[in-house]
Amino acid sequence: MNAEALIGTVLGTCTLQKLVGQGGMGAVYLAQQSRPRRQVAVKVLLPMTPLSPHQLVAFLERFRRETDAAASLEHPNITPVHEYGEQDGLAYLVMPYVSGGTLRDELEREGPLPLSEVANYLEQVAAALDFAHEHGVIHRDIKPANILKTHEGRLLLTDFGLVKIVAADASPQVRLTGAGAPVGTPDYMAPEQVIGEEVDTRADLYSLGVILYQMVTGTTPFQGETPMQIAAQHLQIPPPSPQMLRPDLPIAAEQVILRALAKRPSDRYSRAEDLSNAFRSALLSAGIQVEANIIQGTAKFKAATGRFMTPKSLFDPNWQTTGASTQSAQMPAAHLNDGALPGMTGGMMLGNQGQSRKLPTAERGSGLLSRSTSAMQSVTGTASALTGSSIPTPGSDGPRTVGGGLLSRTGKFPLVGTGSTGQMPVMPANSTEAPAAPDAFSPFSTAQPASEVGSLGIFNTTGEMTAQAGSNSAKLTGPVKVVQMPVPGQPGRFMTGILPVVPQEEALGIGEEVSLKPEKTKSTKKGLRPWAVVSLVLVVVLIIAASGGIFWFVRGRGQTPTTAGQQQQQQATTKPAGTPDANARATATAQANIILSDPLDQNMHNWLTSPADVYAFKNGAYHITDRGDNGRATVLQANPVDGQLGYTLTMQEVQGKATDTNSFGMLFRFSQKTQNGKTVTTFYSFEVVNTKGGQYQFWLYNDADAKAPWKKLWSQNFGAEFHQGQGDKASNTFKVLMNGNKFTFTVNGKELKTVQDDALKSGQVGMIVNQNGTEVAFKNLLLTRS
Ligand SMILES: Nc1ncnc2c1ncn2[C@@H]1O[C@H](COP(=O)(O)OP(=O)(O)OP(=O)(O)O)[C@@H](O)[C@H]1O
Repeated sequence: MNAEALIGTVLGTCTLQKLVGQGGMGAVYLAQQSRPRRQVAVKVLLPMTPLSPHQLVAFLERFRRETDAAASLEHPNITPVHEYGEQDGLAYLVMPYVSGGTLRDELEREGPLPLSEVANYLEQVAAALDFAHEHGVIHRDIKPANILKTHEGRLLLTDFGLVKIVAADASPQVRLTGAGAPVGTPDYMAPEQVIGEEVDTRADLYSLGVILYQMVTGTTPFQGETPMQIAAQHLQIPPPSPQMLRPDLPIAAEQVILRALAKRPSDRYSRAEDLSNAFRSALLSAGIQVEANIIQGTAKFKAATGRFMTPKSLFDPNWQTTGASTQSAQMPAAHLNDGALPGMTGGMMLGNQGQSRKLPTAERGSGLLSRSTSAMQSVTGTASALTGSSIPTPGSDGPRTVGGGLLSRTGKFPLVGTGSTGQMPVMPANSTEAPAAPDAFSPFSTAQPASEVGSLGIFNTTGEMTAQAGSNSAKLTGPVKVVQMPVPGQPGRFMTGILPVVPQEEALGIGEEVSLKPEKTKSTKKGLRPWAVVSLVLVVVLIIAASGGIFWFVRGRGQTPTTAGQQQQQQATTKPAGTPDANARATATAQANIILSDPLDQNMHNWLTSPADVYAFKNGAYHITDRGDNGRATVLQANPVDGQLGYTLTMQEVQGKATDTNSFGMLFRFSQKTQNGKTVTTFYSFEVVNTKGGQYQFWLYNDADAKAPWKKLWSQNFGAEFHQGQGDKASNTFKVLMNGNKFTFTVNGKELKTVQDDALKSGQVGMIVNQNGTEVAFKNLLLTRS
């Protein structure tokens, strides 16, 4: 339907005057109502798909039923429905015209909001939701675009039940990818909605959790190029730590957000008020001022207001005689606010490094972060700008002068680039298939102890994967992995999920055996030691990671239950030590301090993938191959982690000559600063020279000293703990525990040495490979608190 064409149309008592906006479910018009005379907003609903006469009847029946329920909701934070009706097959609703825009507009404009404001908004929307739920109405499409804002700052939840009316005939797949704008943006969709399961109030609470996440961080938790990519992440991947994106967010508040975003509905808050109260308490206990009048705003509204309006149906036999009472009870938008809310104070920008630098256009990623809001873009631009300003990019000449960039120990500059290709980990970019679950593996029905699923791992299966139109179930019509993963905050409990197999991986050779032939040649040539370092970009993603049969899972730091409910839940799952649950719980506890886990089997963290013959995900690992003795390196695109940090990484040389320049290892405390107009790059590296009788080496790099940027801090010959050479048996897991100025090095579980150095206090982690032709497979990157 051409929405503009309806201008001038008279629907009931309203003449459509101007198109205000159009979404996936309909168009909104500014309209003049004749009885009572006033300006209103009229929403004309549009079914997702063309309807047969029979479907039209069902659609209108749904419309009456759902709108009747929604219109009966009278709450200060719910947009009233003045009237609704149907005419010439068009179903429409009449609402107050609210001129303050939507929360989406505000978030786009402001980015992250002040925390006290977040608490205030959360409380208002929570009050509306609980009220609706208590009256048996589920919203199903909670998102900032459906939260109107009055000029005085009052939030009004709108569009109750519309998704059910408009998209009932459409499968989740059609809803997300069908003709026209998608209905039910996946950004805010609960996992159970993603796969088309029947939803209850807890789906709304999840969506509220996503809004909370966005108000706090400026971005929704999951980004992707297609709706399916985002949907799949809701299903599978824990949200990135909000605290990493918003450093002033108290950990307890992060815990609240993460609980709201639990994949399994039973792990979420059961009432929105519990969520808003927990969030407010977390702020207050961290000393963050949440003004009483703000917090009490909704209660004040509640007390001060009676019936806002009397929603009447055109099908209501009393309609014609109740116009006067309806009119008197209707409240124009401007009256919907009692002025209790303060004005906006503006957004908070994240990321403080290099904000003034500009990211070269060619390096700006368009994938993972392309949907980001301002805060994210700010950080992305900032981080990549560092590279753009000081480090050469692949295929470019790059800086060639001392002080302008990174200098190898042999005087050569490395080839570097940014990891801004934006590849998505879960679904192919052009996928239109819905993530789906086989009947036997409902993603939310399983709570098995580890022993019952054997080792945690991936169960490959094949089949068909598609969503079934008009049904709540889905069938597999493509290859998927059925995965078991621990439930955050629920030690010993696991859920089953579906992870589509990524065709791109197949193209890259998934399942192929890595040829790991021991290299016998030994060269004594003193070689080049070039280095490379990439940008730092803010994307810390807490991921469920699967590799080598081990599942890592990531949670916010500190797993202390933050609410009585959580404590009870934990107590409820407590079993005597030695039981499978206890063992699983012990494992979970050990992992509780995980800050970030990346199995490096897929590009979850926007790692560099260009040039493809240098940086590539294949065979379940991230491969870096040095070409032309340039040395290659990359750093994790994440905020530096302050305080004690354990960095663990598994490395396996795939090919390379056994010379003393054949080295690879870990970078840490990498940073760049501008000093006297020059960019100074600093970092530590812990490397191995992978030769027979080779060495571990610990280096400090600081190119402020142009003549001697490299300083060796420690070296030690391999012991029996090191698996020298190449191949499956030459896989080594290194750990560096950074505690202030102390660095403790552990290889394959054997602690080697603690070395002290005061030079660098913080920075990024990464990995490096040196020597032409050396290819190293990196796996299982893990950042922990200890
Ligand atoms: N009662 C209202 N008063 C004033 N403007 C409104 C009102 N309701 C909606 N709008 C405006 O109309 C725009 C379109 O709303 P609509 O609900 O059709 O789409 P949406 O919410 O953006 O997307 P979707 O349909 O997918 O939910 C909104 O973004 C909002 O700016």
